[in-house]
Amino acid sequence: MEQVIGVIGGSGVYDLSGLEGAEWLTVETPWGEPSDQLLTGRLDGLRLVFLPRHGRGHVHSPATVNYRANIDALKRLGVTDVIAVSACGSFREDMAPGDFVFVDQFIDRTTGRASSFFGTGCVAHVSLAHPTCARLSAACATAAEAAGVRVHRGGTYLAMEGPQFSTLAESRLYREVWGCDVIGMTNMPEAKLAREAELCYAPVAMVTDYDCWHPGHAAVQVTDILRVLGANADAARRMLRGLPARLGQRPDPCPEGCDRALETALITAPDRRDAGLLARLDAVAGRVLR
Ligand SMILES: CSC[C@H]1O[C@H](OP(=O)(O)O)[C@H](O)[C@@H]1O
Ligand SMILES: Nc1ncnc2[nH]cnc12
Repeated sequence: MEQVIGVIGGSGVYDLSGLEGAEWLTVETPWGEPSDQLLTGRLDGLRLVFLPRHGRGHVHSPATVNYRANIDALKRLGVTDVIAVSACGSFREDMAPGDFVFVDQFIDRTTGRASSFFGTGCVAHVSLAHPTCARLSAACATAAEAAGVRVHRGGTYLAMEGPQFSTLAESRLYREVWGCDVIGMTNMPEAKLAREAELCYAPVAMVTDYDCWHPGHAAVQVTDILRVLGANADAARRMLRGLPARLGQRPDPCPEGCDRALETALITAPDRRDAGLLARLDAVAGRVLR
């Protein structure tokens, strides 16, 4: 299968210049509208599909991003590997603004977001023990280092509901009791849905602030984040430009098992499956349902 890289751009990353044959495409999905059109093109021969998570102009809030439509649209365009670029707050002194954290674990504190493609009429339980793709993440981390970024391989991302930032008590709980490393508002349910769609998923958490726990820094505000975001976005673009050389041939199947996640997950008896839901699942799960 041809390797196709999907890049989800977070806050501050709304476009990707330098793609050969660049074209913005409108993609319809059975889950509603994705955040925006998707930009397709090639980077040194590698096929790439870019989607700004909040839409161009940042119109969707973390709770109203249509994560299911976004993942479905990427899958529909043939994406095999998703790189999720996000701004985040840091709970660690040594994970400083400008650093990239290659997150490998999550604690999900989001509420009320549609977090599964499955449900009544077709039930599936995928494993999330290792919610990211170590192979894809390592390639991104190496490309980021080569781009001059300070990199942390591994880290736990607390996904909060937002849109308000955390209270001091929450920030201390996540940092001191739960041992989280970074915080953001969007990687869940995105990571869960990517796993259900059998996509490799590598989060790139770009630190913009110390949230509100750090005695030496004022509590985070959007204006502070925006000040750091520009440089982080430039570094993310440099990382992506170096990626084709570092990815090599995609092993088929992925040694991490991401592209076979549904093979052990379906539980609804074939004769009890709902035809309407099966039709909606065609792009993300057709491989195992057809
Ligand atoms: C702009 S401050 C808060 C906002 O930034 C992060 O977005 P993303 O993860 O898409 O880069 C954070 O999760 C919040 O949505
Ligand atoms: N401190 C923070 N909390 C939640 N989301 C963020 N995105 C960037 N910084 C953040």
